[in-house]
Amino acid sequence: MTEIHALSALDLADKLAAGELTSEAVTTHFLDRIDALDTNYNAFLHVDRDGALATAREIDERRSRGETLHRLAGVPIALKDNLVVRGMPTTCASKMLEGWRPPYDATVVAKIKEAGLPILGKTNLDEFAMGSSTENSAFGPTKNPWDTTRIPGGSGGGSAAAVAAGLAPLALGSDTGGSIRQPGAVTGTVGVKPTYGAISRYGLIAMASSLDQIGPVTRTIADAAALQDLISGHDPADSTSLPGPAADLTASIAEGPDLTGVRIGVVKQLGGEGYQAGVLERFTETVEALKAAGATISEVDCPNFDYALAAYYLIMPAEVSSNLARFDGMRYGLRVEPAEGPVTAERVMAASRGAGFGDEVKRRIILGTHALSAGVYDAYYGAALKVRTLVQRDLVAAFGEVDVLISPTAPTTAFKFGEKSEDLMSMYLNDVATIPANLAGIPALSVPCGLASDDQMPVGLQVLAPAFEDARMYRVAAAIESLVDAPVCPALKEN
Ligand SMILES: NC(=O)C[C@H](N)C(=O)O
Repeated sequence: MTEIHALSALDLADKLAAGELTSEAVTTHFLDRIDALDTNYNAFLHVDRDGALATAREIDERRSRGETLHRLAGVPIALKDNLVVRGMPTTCASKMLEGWRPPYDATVVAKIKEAGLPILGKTNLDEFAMGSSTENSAFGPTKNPWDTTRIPGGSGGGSAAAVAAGLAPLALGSDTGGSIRQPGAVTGTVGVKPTYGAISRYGLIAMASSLDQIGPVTRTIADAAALQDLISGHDPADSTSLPGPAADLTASIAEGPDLTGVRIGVVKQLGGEGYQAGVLERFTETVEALKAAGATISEVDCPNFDYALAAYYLIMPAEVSSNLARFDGMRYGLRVEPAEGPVTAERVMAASRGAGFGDEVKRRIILGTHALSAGVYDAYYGAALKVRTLVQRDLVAAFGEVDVLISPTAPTTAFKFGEKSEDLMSMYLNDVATIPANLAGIPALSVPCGLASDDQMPVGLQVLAPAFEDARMYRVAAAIESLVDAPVCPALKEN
């Protein structure tokens, strides 16, 4: 039999349903694997052996009593450490929240508990989800299981590395500017940012609320669809949650991967200069395969995408500066009193924030505070909002011509540690292809499309669809998955 950790989540689910495996055995397998291998990767910040095994045993017992369970019941999952789980440490990879145990569950967590998925633990990220390499974690970087001298992407590098290395069959991430898709691309996993509002953000520690979205990290498109089906749906606790029932994504991909007559647009602005040759080669080859499979391919112009990154680096920090104001050393999290002088609220706040936040978080708070200040507000934040509208209009026009858009997910494969940490612009540019979807609120995902010819590291292909058309995006991605030889991470073969 294929090793448990190399099976997809749905294969595991089928074996649990058929009585070939117990959740206790599966969960123990993953926990033991984390114990044995995660010293190499640092994908997990917290492992909840007792909690995960308690859920697993409960599910096994309920199954043995003949109860009807959720399809994914008993299949373990890992959660990015910016999702709150009642009583479980939640740090956002920041010293600011070290030791904090939330008093409530995020809506997605409540759904996961209700469905009976054992929660293995919390995964590493760039501090407060700010970064593209997981190098900004206060608890050390996560390493890419394909090559531990390289980054696993970010901010959700921990979830992506855990799934790539078979330390968890499923994980959740959050995507503000690419934090699910870019780690997916560079670790050879599937990463999905659903339509804004499709998944409740209640209990996701906010980075930039108009951009943040929770989504699945998996090794197959079908697993991602099943997980998105589980966590989506209206939630009155999130004012931006979409009304009405969510589409059944699992059913929509079951129709089969047929590309005949599907109009696919290649975004002109996302490719070419600044993109690694080995990435472009793999992307172009996949486009040819799509054409051969019956899709109509055309180039689509999205001229305002050229300004998306600049707009993001005003809108996102502006929202960050507001959202992170709650970490004031008074209410929860780290409290540092000034070494000398009076202990006033302002001085405690300054000392706590100075000690608790890392450089990148401070940089963004300062940038955002400036962008929102009187005198420059219109020139910076106001202008960025206008660009956001123009990006949305580009997409409306594009989706008038084609059904989906595609691009490389990231301009490069996983880079080496330290390679971009001194050159912020090149770090930020790694999100150049993923940011437009967040600005527009549309769904986008990354599906593996092979290894780059120049460094043999995984390449991701991004599929973008109109808002609310997550099902269409999944159908096309399932077709791409069936055309491409999925790269298997060597770490997955390790026992
Ligand atoms: N949360 C994200 O999507 C992170 C993105 N790479 C950023 O640094 O803003």
